[in-house]
Amino acid sequence: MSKSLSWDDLKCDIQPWIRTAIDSMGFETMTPVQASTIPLFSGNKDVVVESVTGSGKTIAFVIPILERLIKEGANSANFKKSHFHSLIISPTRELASQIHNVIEEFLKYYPDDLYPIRSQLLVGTSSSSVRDDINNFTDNKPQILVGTPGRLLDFLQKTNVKTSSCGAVVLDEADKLLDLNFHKDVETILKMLPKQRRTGLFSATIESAGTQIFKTGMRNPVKVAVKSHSSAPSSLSINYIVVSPKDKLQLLLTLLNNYRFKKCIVYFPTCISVTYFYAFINHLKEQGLVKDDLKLFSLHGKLQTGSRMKTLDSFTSNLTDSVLFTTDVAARGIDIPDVDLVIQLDPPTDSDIFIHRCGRTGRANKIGKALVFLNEGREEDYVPFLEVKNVVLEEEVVELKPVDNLMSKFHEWILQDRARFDHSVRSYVAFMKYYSKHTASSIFRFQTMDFIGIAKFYGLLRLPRMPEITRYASADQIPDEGWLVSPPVDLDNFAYVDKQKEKARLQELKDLKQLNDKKKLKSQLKKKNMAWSDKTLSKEGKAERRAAMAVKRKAIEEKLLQEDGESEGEVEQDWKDLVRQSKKKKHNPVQGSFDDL
Ligand SMILES: Nc1ncnc2c1ncn2[C@@H]1O[C@H](COP(=O)(O)OP(=O)(O)OP(=O)(O)O)[C@@H](O)[C@H]1O
Repeated sequence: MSKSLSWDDLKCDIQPWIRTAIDSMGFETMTPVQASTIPLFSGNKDVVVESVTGSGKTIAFVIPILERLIKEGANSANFKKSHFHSLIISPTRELASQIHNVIEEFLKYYPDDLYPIRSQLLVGTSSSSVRDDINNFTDNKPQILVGTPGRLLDFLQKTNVKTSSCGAVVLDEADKLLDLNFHKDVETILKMLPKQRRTGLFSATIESAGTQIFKTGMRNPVKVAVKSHSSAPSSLSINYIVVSPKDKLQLLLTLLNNYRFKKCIVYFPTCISVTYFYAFINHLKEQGLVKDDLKLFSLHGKLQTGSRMKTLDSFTSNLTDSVLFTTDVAARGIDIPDVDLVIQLDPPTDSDIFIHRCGRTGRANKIGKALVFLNEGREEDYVPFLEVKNVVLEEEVVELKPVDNLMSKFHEWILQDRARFDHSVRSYVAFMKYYSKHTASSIFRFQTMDFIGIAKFYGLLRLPRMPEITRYASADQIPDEGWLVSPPVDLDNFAYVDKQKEKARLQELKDLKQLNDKKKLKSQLKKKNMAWSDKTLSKEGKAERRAAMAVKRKAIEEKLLQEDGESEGEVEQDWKDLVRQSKKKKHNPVQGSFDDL
């Protein structure tokens, strides 16, 4: 018989005001993860909790935090000055803010006549400094701190903050917090806390944290794994659509215009691609080519915190159909109850993120649908790959309802402002970098990517001059001088709308023209990426390089002979190894020559 999920049957007592809060929020029954975790974490146990997305993990740690705080007397006037009781760490500002809001929601039901319980949000923003945080902390005396690792660390290292009374710490999205990006800060924070504290780790994909979880200082933790046969909730259906890369934009527009949804999240691979496509699709909307009542939002990690929070709030509260264009900054934890469609233009570089992205819909037993586009060719292998991870995808066939002359509309729009041309190239190059980072590299093979099809999806006018393209795309695919439009664009007369930028560009152009020295011209062209290729210069360059290599080789050979007195054959072997190694290094796809994401 299945365990009762009535709150009355919870295996521990909870404060009456917390029960009132639960009832007022309309949570009629517990979710399985709450039923299992609340008694353990409110008691004396450390917990490692894994349960599918949208299954109510937040409340499964918020209630125990509040219970412990009261039990340990942190809600009393005697609680020591400059101390706090609980710490909740989250990987993103949005998620930290969301958790803080949940705590605040509970605290609305806390009796007024008792010593107040307060929580403080600690995330990096341009509008408030760590000093401001310290002032708030000193003035308001919060017992609960919620924040992101970097800001929390800065805060906790200040002498005005005492960590020795901390009784509980939660790592939400723990596998993320223990990965390479965060683990140093997180471990430093954990080391600052008393050993006697309770620790809770929560995630839908905690297994990925592996042995890292032992570095969190837990004592005999209890593992709570609430999993069905699938790694995704049963209310969520996940489908894939096989598409040729050049048709991806048409497919996205077909879905946005014809699919029924209330709120949709579209995941793009990089920040720059969010900015770029958000601008273009808004332009199409102005032209009447995207549903009129559809409201578009954009959110990524390079925007200021204030604007990120505002966007998320507006998207959440918007009453008409809406779409959020975003990156993985909004992949984990974000809880927007009305999201009923998630679209991934490309699978994420890590399959755990796939589960988190899909999990923005189909939450708390609501029906949701997640769609992922797979480039035709070898990406279909992602389906059986995910099956091994208990994620089952069904194919969906969507008939394109093409926007007429979309490509020429795209190009016309880009040609209105050179800044858009820059964005198109940067988005494309950033995508290359992204693609080369796929952990499932046998499926997402950089070498076999459809470089031209993807360039068309990004609306490129001309292929950027990248060694990776010449190396991996077959020569007959690459159009003359890399141009994807005919006739080619006169780049010298392609202006920025921004007056300052244009002035600077014209000046640069003038300076460039004045450079008569061949060598200077050559390096300048390389840097500016002005020409697809300058065959004469490159031939000469090659000959020069070959001569220089011959001299170098001779010098190395002579040196090795002198030093070791070895036979010529062995020296030649050494030399060949050196060359092989350097070739190997050169052939690593996508090296650091790209703009950062
Ligand atoms: N007992 C409950 N009954 C009904 N709804 C609930 C209950 N507990 C939580 N919820 C709702 O379920 C939704 C998802 O909860 P929450 O964000 O905590 O999920 P999660 O497990 O942390 O998901 P993720 O892994 O994506 O972070 C929220 O909107 C929350 O209000």
